[in-house]
Amino acid sequence: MTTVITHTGEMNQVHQEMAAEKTAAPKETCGLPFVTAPRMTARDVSVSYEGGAKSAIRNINLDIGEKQVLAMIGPSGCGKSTFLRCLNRMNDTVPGCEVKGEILLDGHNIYAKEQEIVELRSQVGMVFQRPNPFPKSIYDNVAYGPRIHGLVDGKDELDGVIEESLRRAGLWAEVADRLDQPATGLSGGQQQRLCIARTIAIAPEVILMDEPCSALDPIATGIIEELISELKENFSIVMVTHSMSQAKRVSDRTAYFHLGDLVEVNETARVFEDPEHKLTRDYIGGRFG
Ligand SMILES: Nc1ncnc2c1ncn2[C@@H]1O[C@H](COP(=O)(O)OP(=O)(O)OP(=O)(O)O)[C@@H](O)[C@H]1O
Repeated sequence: MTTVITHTGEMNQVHQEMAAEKTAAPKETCGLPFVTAPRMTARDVSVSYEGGAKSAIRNINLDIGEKQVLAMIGPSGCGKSTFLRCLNRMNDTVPGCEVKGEILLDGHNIYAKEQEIVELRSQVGMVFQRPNPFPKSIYDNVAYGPRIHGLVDGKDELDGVIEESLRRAGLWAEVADRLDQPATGLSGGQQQRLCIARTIAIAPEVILMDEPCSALDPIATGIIEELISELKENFSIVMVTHSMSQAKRVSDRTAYFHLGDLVEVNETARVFEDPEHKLTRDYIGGRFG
């Protein structure tokens, strides 16, 4: 009797281990995590919260290509936003958050002691999930960055930067005659484009976007997606999205995260049409998430 129970227990364990092996994240990320001439590189990046008690992402190795859109997808809580926030040191402000590993921007370590945070944020801009315009005029929202970073010399130059930024964000025609009006009077989609204009006004190299369309209706979403495709002509973009169709439409590369591991990254078409890892296949096939 005892033998049978033990044997059954052993068989169960073997089956569990086999099942775990099939679904476990690979020791190395599948696909092509590295690109030639990357703008940013992440090597062995691990992040924990609560003073190390809670691991959020483990040993992430990933390149951000120049003038490309990288989409990060995966089930809720898998660490997409945590990784995104590492790229401009937003996690520095979270008490008990520890970031390990190395992240380089144009070959410079952004976690080096001498790195100025204000300078980094001007090189790596961020657009948040919910449009967050300042309670100021449309003009002053866009003028804020160039003013504090001392990027412009005089009113004429500032006016030029503001018009150019609003044009590139596809908003100029809608707001040109009311630049002195409060930004909070704009629609949600317009506010998000204003936040994008505010970000590009400081001429960053990389733009991080954390689910930039999740608070928008389908029409505003379409406008922002078109804008992202245009912006990549000048910027590198890293975007977290819960929408696989959005990742397919706008990104060049897609990274799939699962429970803190970067399981697979590759050209977007490859990830969606012929993923290497079972976890990626299951997620894009809608089997979990
Ligand atoms: N400030 C924090 N303190 C403690 N734990 C955190 C904190 N922020 C995130 N976490 C945890 O880290 C893990 C990764 O979270 P993260 O927000 O990066 O995931 P995500 O993939 O972006 O999720 P979602 O798609 O739901 O936004 C989760 O377990 C989350 O609970």
